[in-house]
Amino acid sequence: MSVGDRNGKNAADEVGPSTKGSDFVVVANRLPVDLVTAPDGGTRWKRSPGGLVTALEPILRGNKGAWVGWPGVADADPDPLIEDGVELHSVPLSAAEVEDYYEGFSNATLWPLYHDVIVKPVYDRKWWSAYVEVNRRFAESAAKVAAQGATVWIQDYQLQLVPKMLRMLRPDLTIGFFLHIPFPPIELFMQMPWRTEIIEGLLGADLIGFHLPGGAQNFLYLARRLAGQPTSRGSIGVRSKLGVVQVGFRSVRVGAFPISIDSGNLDERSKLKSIRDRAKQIRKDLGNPKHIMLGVDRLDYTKGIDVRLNALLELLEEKRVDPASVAMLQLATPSRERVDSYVQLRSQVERQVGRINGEYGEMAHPVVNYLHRPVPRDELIAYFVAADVMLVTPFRDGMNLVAKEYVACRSDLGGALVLSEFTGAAAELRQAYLCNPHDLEGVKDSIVAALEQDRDEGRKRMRALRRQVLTHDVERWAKSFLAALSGGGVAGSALIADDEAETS
Ligand SMILES: O=P(O)(O)OC[C@H]1O[C@H](O[C@H]2O[C@H](CO)[C@@H](O)[C@H](O)[C@H]2O)[C@H](O)[C@@H](O)[C@@H]1O
Ligand SMILES: Nc1ccn([C@@H]2O[C@H](COP(=O)(O)OP(=O)(O)O)[C@@H](O)[C@H]2O)c(=O)n1
Repeated sequence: MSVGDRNGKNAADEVGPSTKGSDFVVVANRLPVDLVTAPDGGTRWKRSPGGLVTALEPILRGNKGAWVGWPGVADADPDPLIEDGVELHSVPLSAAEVEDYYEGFSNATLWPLYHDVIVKPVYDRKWWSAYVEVNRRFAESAAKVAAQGATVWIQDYQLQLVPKMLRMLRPDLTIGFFLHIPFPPIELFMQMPWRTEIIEGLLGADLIGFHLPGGAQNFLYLARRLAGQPTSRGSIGVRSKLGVVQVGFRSVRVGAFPISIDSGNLDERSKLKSIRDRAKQIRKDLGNPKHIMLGVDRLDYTKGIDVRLNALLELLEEKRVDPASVAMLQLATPSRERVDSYVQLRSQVERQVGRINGEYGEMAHPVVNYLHRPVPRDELIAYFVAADVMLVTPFRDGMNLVAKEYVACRSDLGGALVLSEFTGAAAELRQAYLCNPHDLEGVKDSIVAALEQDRDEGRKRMRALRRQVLTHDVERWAKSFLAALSGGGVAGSALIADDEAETS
């Protein structure tokens, strides 16, 4: 999706959206582009942050469908517009809704609850009401945009009530839902005061997708226990064996579809001379250190940025790492900046960076180079190409596309990936230097192992990682989900009800 400097209203005037409706509709909290206000007061569109947009962008481009989402700022209601053949339909949110539905229920209740309660979720009844109301608005908008018998693919935790609401408005539609973040352990999900409403909301879909079989399995259990529906027995496979929940006459299928990236495209771009030259320049600008370490994240407490900085500090203190031989680059895209826990995290990370540089940096050569701003795509690829060690240390992450992007950019078979076991990506990237982010000594050992890896060992690992990432790209993810949604896939075995399940 191109993200030029075009003004939203002008772009909308170029071509009107189709009147008969779209056959393929994505519904996500955000549009793939955010409306931003330029210093001259005009507006322009800018690519939205995060992995969801990275993943869906190539699919929508290929399908010429429609995308329903929030334009990213309060009270903005731009006309529909067409970008790269994709119709973009805005769902406006008022300032109060941004506070209660997006910052509140989505990102201070659901986000921490689904990420292992790393910070304490807030259960606020006003936020829940806003969540219900905004989900209803998304459902109504999707119902208007979708053609008769269309396929509608709803994305993520912000919109878990939309499947049921949309089915009530438009029973003719085929409805898929995909959760991009982890689905939590049963004991944690049970904290949610509106747990039954959420499970029932999701059960409005024909297919519910998760990254990992574990999340799908948790959901099946809760569908039995909270919604009282019989479900299939037996394990769920990766793209291979679906579970079933029987909701009246409807069979709702449940499966695991690990998301990925446009790996071929990244592989190609990373080989461009301009990118290679830029990577060399980055190394030079950093003072030609022996090792460049890289972190690339939204500034989010789930990502474990603090863990890797703590690990680095201790390694420097223990003289296991020489400050003259390493440079760390930490990109931290601003995210959810008005939510308390994000405000606190920013202070904490910036304190840690200051401490490391204060104690171990030299004039004009800090140990940690920290950028709190988005970075252009090609610049990011050059960082991946330049980095000797990529640090991905989340406490919990649905997938983590950054880990896959790094691997896709290393056609030279150089570099090493330090990867938290608590990311979805770790289930596939087994040849990374896996670590437990709660075990600081373990993280330190993994970093040292990656820094000191033997060249041949590194090439062997990177070759295996690349085989996985290049053969399992985002197109495969989308195709496998959409094939299952349109009726493919292997169903689980006999259905069981809750009381049987407890004893089986
Ligand atoms: O829209 P924001 O509040 O700015 O947040 C950005 C996105 O973050 C999350 O991304 C997740 O999706 C990735 C792709 O599946 C996955 O790799 C990652 O582990 C998840 O954290 C969120 O799920 C999106 O809805 C947000 O748009
Ligand atoms: N400074 C940054 C950080 C991340 N990103 C991109 O944002 C996406 C992050 O996806 P992810 O799955 O790792 O994590 P979330 O931010 O979606 O939780 C990746 O495609 C990154 O390349 C970026 O473009 N610039």
